[in-house]
Amino acid sequence: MNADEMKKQAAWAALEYITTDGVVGVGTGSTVNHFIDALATIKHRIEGAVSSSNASTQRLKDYGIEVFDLNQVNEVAVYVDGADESNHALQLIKGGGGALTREKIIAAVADKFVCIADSSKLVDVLGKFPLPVEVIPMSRSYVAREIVKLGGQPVYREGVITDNGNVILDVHGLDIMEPIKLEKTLNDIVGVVTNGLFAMRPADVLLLGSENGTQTVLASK
Ligand SMILES: O=C[C@H](O)[C@H](O)[C@H](O)COP(=O)(O)O
Repeated sequence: MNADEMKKQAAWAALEYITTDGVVGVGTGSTVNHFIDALATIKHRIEGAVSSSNASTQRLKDYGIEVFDLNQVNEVAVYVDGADESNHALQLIKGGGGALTREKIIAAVADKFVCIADSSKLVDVLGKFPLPVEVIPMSRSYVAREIVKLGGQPVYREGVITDNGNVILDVHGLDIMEPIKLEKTLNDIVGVVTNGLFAMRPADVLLLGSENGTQTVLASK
């Protein structure tokens, strides 16, 4: 079974968590694309979706699923999204696809965050995957210098503009032994919009597609 088949398996398993008829939070990426395909099969019993990217919005609309502005919505019972890495506390690195800021906003609003991924994404310590940081374009060099002071090696993701009109620095080599502390430290640099560490708001459940079926992982402290 290849990674995409494992992603698909996890994505379809997430349907089980769509138990209300309200608005579903929808993330971004190749795993979420499978989830949107799955969600389309039950679209008659949900009110619609809120989306973390223009790409997901388009895919949802192509299926005829209504996409709401988050400001029009009072409650998001469940948010389903992928990840680039997860540790066993379900703290994540996200943003490989550049959608981290909107993803973090919907994750903050949602009652339950269901993360879907293939089994390669579960790691003991976060940080092999370079940490994406979304920055206001004019602050790029300043933020990069500040990140170097923290011990990271920022690499400008050339040619990428986020849905919010910003740019991304992918940070290699950071020590992520204390994810919450690092998430706050990076957010404190002027010019940073947000960073791809989801440690203050980790996932509530991780559905991992694997050779042996989908495993449900709950956070270990
Ligand atoms: O910005 C992108 C998101 O954080 C994705 O959820 C993450 O990169 C995982 O993507 P994929 O499902 O394609 O592996």
